[in-house]
Amino acid sequence: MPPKSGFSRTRNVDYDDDAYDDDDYYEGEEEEGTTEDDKEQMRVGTTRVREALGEFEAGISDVQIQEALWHYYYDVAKSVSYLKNKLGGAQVPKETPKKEKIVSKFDQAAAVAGEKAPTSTGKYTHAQSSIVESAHPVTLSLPPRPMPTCAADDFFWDVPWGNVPNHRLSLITVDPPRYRGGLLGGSKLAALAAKRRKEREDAEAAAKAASSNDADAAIAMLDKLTVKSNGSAPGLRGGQTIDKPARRYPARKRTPSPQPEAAREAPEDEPVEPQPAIVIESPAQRATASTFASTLCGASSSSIPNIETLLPYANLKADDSLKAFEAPSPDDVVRAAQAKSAGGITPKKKKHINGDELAESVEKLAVAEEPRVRSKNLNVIAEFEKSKLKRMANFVVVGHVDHGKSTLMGRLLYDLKVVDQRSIDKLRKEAETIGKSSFALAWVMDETSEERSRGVTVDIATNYFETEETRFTILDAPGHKDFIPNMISGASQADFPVLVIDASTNSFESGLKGQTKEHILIARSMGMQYIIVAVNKMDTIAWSKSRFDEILKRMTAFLTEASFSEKRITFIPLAGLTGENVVKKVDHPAADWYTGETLLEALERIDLPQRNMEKALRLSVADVFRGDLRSPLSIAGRIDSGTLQVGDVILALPANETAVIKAIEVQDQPVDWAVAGQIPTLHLADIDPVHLRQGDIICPPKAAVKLVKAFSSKLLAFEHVLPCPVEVFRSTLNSPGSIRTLSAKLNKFTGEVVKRRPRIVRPGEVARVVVVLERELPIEEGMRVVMRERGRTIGAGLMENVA
Ligand SMILES: Nc1nc2c(ncn2[C@@H]2O[C@H](COP(=O)(O)OP(=O)(O)OP(=O)(O)O)[C@@H](O)[C@H]2O)c(=O)[nH]1
Repeated sequence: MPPKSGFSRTRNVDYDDDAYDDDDYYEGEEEEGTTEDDKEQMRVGTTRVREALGEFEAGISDVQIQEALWHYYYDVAKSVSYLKNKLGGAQVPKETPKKEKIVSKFDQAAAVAGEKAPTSTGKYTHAQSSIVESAHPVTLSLPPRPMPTCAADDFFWDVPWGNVPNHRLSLITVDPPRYRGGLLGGSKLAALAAKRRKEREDAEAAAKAASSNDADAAIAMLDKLTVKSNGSAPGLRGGQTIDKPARRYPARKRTPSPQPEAAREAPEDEPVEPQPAIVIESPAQRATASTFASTLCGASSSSIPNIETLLPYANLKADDSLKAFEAPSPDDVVRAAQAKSAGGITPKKKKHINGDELAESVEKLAVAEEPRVRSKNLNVIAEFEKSKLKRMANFVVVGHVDHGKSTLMGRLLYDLKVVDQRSIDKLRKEAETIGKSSFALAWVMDETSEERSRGVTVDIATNYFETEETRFTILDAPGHKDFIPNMISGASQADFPVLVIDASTNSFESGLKGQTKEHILIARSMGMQYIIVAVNKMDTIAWSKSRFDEILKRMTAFLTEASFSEKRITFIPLAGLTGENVVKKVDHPAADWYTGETLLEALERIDLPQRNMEKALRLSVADVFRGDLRSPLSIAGRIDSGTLQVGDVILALPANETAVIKAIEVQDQPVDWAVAGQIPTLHLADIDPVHLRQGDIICPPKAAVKLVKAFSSKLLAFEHVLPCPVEVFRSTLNSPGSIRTLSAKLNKFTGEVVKRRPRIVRPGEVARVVVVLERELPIEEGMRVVMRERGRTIGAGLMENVA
């Protein structure tokens, strides 16, 4: 990593410095191939495999053995079996004489037994049982066996089961499946079920006997068939008609379902129903709620009898009386005893802390609030004048992708000794490793691993240098069209652009169709008036004057159309890669025709816009950082107007949240104040990071920028403009919106109305338009906006007033 000349604000990006070290490591390993250890293991393994292969060994080569060992990680056994199976069989097809299969003694015996009832199919059927009950004899299907050569009966004479008389032989039979009617869970459950069934039958019989008439019996029947309603609901009484149709299913309720028989008996103090009601019971299979469930579901105490006897803790009436942990726990008792025996030192008894005490102790724990940052109430403008600071210039490097922007800036910093030789050598080595040696200088600016591996700039990279008179801030913008919003962010902080154009054949032309023009328009729409055009890669066209002139002519035409004054445009032929005409004058015979200034000279000579220090503070946030503990939240951006100092309270828009400036840094140096034109980093306090975004405006709470949803603007058209939907950018802050009305066409130089209500505005023309936004944006008179339609910049606007 080259030593930084300043801070680099590539947001929240992790630098992947170790990536190359890793590459080196693997590279080294690859070159060496197998290690000494590997070689030794291979040698020993080969010998062992050969020994183990025995007769197969002859047809197998060392290479095959070693391949097997390598594959099986030197496992000799696996390698041997693999070689035998795969190679041994194929390579050593030794014809072994077919041996007579030796018939086992069991087979011989079985054959003898089967002799008594052989089947034609060779099946041996045990059919001679005299005690067969079942009609399911087991039939063993066996392959045909050779007939025994000896008498098995004789052979097995001494085996206890060998001389079983025939009438005692039996068959293995399989019982047909028979439903036993048992209960899952064993005989105990079955017995319990039987007992219950009997009780129920007895009860029914008793009820029947007790019932005096048929109606009661019918009601009893009905009881079992109907669904019980909630007890609290108006009861359905005998003789009453049911107005509403009964629910098909019981409604789900938080109240408990019917209580167990014992529990269902009404307590004494409850009024007894005058008449036996038609109690609609739940179906028999419905489980009664457990006491625990009843307690949870909030049943009235009356419906839960004897809860105190059922629950061990149920007799504890109120929370106040719960002193379950007041007595020492068994562990405490043991610990106390141990402590006593260890010298009578008892552990401190835990103090019971109630809520108030806890709150009090938490309050005591609270970290003392950081002392508020005090403002020194400096007269910043007077301080600035006293300081005799060098003039400050911020420039954005723009141009089509790969035209050489980063390389040119790398060269500038290198030639100015901002980056040392060692760092460049390191970058060159790293670039060579991934085959991008020509990008070494570009890597001075492109620091992220993504940018380096892809060879394109993604985000704005900031660096700075100073000459005798000026302190410069470089804002290197990405050239790729996908990163235009980042380019706009860079442009919003710049005083002027350095446009880089690749002079080589076809590149200039393709750049014109690409981002060269768009970048120019964006820079112009930001209010930039001066421009330096670096005609780059002149080495590739042998410093051709005619090519340079051609580019100069075409670009001048375009730039003046974009309303850059001709005398504020500077063209410089140069080569960023070789450094010719960057800091040092070109020393090439083919470039004799050029006697103008170098890039550095042009930078030093350029006129800078006037700084509005007297006006209210306006700072465009370009970056938001999360820093360390000391400064957890910081922002950076250019001060467009006004001043600021440590201790100032600022307002962030559009969030409309205030913050306090804890500390300020300008070009990495801590300072007490900053003025218009500088790009300070502000360390903030008293604001949540969610309220700050890139593109926000920072202003004093007392002179805040208004949030507007519609405004009238002077629009410089880059394309044909009609009333149409547009994306409105104020720096990187943007909102969808639309150009509602084309109010008038204006004279480009005097601003007089040329035509009212034009139907269309042509490229290069200026018109007054009314813009309506979908989201409010902080914009005020004099601020510049960029209007883009479907990815193309169609115009630049200067805000006139709120519509
Ligand atoms: N021959 C020659 N090649 C150059 C010169 N300047 C840049 N290049 C090459 O052009 C390629 C692109 O250079 P970069 O500096 O990455 O281009 P860029 O414009 O910064 O690219 P983005 O930031 O991605 O838009 C690299 O291979 C450079 O080596 C030059 O003066 N001469």
